[in-house]
Amino acid sequence: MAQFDLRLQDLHNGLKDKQFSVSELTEASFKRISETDSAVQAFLTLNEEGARAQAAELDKQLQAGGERGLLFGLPSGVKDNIVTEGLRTTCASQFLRNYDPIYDATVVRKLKAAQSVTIGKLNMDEFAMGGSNENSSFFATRNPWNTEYVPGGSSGGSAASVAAGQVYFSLGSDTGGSIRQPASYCGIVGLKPTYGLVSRFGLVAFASSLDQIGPLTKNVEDSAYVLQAIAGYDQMDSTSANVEIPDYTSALTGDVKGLRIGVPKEYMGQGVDPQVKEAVLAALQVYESLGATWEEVSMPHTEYAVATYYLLASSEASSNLARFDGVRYGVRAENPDNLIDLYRKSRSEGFGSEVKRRIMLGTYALSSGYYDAYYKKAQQVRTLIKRDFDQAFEKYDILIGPTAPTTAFRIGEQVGDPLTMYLNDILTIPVSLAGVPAVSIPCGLAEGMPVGLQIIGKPFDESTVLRAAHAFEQNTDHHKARPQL
Ligand SMILES: NC(=O)C[C@H](N)C(=O)O
Repeated sequence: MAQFDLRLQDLHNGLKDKQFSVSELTEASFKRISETDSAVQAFLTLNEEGARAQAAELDKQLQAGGERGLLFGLPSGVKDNIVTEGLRTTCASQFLRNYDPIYDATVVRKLKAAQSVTIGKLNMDEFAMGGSNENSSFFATRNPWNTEYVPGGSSGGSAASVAAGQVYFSLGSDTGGSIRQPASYCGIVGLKPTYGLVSRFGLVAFASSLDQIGPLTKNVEDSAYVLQAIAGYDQMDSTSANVEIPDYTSALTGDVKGLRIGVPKEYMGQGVDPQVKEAVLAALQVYESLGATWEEVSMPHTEYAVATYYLLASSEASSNLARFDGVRYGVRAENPDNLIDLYRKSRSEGFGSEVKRRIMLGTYALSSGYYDAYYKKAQQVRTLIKRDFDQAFEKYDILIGPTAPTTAFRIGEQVGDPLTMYLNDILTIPVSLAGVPAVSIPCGLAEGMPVGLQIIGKPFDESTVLRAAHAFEQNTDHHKARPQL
């Protein structure tokens, strides 16, 4: 997909100079999807009619020579837990297989305002619960680098579609790693913004104290542009932060001289694949050669993060998913004996096994006899984990480590073993619990599969995270590697 390999500015110039039209870009996206999606299976729903109408409208504006939005004409995909007016939104669940929302999420409104063309809705693990896309109740998305491998999750469709050149960029959501881990597995850039920077209004809630929407792109500059378009205060989201939004692209100076980098030793320890570690150490050398300094730091509560996350996220999920009762949304079970039976049957039929597992775990953790021992304790440990970050950021500007302990694994390899699957997020979950921003960028290949470098920043300091990521990209070629499809 040659055009989608262009830089955003070049695409904009190409449109302005009439080298191609928005409709042509849109058709190129659908063509690429028709060529590759039988192998990749990233899309759940295509917005063919809507996208073509949107493109025609934008072409008219182009002819008229009016102002162009930040993402003018760029084909994008949206994770299927972000609601789109009139466009099916299933969360990859049987429960919502016939759900057509009556409004757009704030981020979707913002994409439209920035004049991106919505190509379709992307596959994911059901209700964002999972790290491989195998928990989608429809089909498993495949990794474009090797279709025998998982793309990661839960935003696996979002990552795979960008890596496969089907769309120019996509949106995903990240609760415990769901943007960063699939970005790492698919060799692209995935940014989880600070909790509260991007509105969650219209994101189907999984764990409300953790969920954040962010961009998946092929390079850091695009990530900055998309973040610019979607960040900002929204009165429709009570957790939205009312902070000034900086100009993210102007932060991309290429200069990291004097930048102080902490490398959590717990992120480079047991269980981290030696080839992944090697790629991260090589990246640190690049930073050193650019005038940054790095040293080891200890984040002593890292080992409790996965347990803490599965108590808190599951507790919040058990509460959030109570709304799926067979009455208000989606599918309703047939021939119930009474109201309770309607709830029971609808939920039994509508949810997949991972979702049920988490609802049961969360409901247990919240039950009165166990609340103090589990939920409350987990909240206290969350504070300790957050404190690890606060302390590290007194001394360092950013933290760097791997995004995931390994590269992508084979489809089927871990489905039967939820605990192993949960451990894939061991390096992304602490960041989510602390609510700070982090990006995953490509930093090499191990046996032909991409390795992700995680760069973690201070709250609302996306600019430094992006600056550091961009500087690495400017001095290496890893982001230019493309899968053969
Ligand atoms: N949703 C996420 O951010 C990913 C994580 N693997 C989970 O299943 O909870």
